Amino acid sequence: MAPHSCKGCLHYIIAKRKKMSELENKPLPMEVEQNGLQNGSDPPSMPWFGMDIGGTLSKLVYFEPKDIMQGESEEIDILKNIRKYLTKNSSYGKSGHRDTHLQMDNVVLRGLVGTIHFIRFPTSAMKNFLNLANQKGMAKLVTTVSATGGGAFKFEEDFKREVNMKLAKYDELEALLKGLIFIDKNSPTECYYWSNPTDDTKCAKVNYDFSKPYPFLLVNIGSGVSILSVKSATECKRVSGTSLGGGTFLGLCCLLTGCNTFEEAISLAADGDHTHVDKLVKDIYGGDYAKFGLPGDLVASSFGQMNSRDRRSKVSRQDLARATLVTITNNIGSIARMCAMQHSLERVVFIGNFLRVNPIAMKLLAYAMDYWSNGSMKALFLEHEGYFGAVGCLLQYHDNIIR
Ligand SMILES: Nc1ncnc2c1ncn2[C@@H]1O[C@H](COP(=O)(O)OP(=O)(O)OP(=O)(O)O)[C@@H](O)[C@H]1O
Ligand SMILES: CC(C)(CO)[C@@H](O)C(=O)NCCC(=O)O
Repeated sequence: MAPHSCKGCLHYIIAKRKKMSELENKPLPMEVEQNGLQNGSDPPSMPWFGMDIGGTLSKLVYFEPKDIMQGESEEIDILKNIRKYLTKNSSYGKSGHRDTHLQMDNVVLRGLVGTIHFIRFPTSAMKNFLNLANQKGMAKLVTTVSATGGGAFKFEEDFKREVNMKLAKYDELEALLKGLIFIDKNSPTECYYWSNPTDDTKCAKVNYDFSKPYPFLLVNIGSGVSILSVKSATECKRVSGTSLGGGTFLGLCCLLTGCNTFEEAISLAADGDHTHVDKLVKDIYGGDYAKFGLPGDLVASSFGQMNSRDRRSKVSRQDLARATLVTITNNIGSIARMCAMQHSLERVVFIGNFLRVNPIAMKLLAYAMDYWSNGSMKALFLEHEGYFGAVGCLLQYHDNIIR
């Protein structure tokens, strides 16, 4: 790209920062080196997005630079319009939402200071998203979007046909780890655990220092579940997975209760009692199964009471939603614990949008990890639970592309 002298332009600002940095003999902030802008290479043109197109939800992160919109040109007008549209609204069309509570200010990306915004919409509404991208003029500015998730493959042709955008595709698990490391570094209260998870009067979120994270087990609970053993920032292996994930919870809940949204499913579950649905150890033993350390209140058989017509006639929608949530969560906890044991890992980090507005599942996981490992394993959680893949894409700049 030819050298630019326009003062509002991104290339001008970065060149100026580099010059100043040379003069002061100081390195640029770490993130500049780490995030894909090697010396001498051009940054991607604005606006900067990262996308994770999942089986249920699409996540879009948008970097809003602090000082870039000067001068007058069609390009700058469109950039301003996009910025205004994305940052002044917190909902878009019928189903797009911006998670304002997750917004990250004063982040340095490729030498620029700015804000990262977090937006999600159902993947089933991809057509509407593409229409909107056309309407807002994005297609005029953005030639290539960094994208991950299965949808980066599935919708590649639609992006090309509908909005003439190319997708630079990245592996979803690599993007996940890149995004996680970046966010944790830039957000001091990102990582936490639940203390006293079984006692509602004492239970609390407690900040956890995750500055020395390795090694750890990463459990990504999306539509399905991927489990990764992470040894370092660059050493990560998918060691297991299960198809019984967030999509299963939502699908079964809709079938069993007639609800239609995740939020509705979670709110029903909050008012339900799973013991009306499940068969407990004490329903079978009359108490604990002491010889093998199985307490009477432990679920012996998920949904095990539902073979009885009488019991079925007495359960509520709330009970069914709660039992579904407990079943799926305990199963994931159990698989995660076995993986952690097998790979000798003590810290288990749970992420993914299944944990969104879902303290019941987080507390269950916290309790299960602690109880079944006799206190040797810890369940950790991250505030930006479902957005790491999209952030990983925002950081990558056309290296490691999957073709
Ligand atoms: N508003 C929502 N709409 C639908 N599902 C939601 C919503 N909020 C949370 N969820 C839960 O999050 C899950 C999807 O999580 P996430 O976005 O992390 O995965 P994904 O990327 O869609 O799936 P995968 O990675 O398996 O392709 C859903 O299955 C559901 O359990
Ligand atoms: C297929 C993916 C990786 C898509 O994100 C995810 O939904 C998943 O890990 N599912 C579980 C597949 C399995 O290991 O049984």
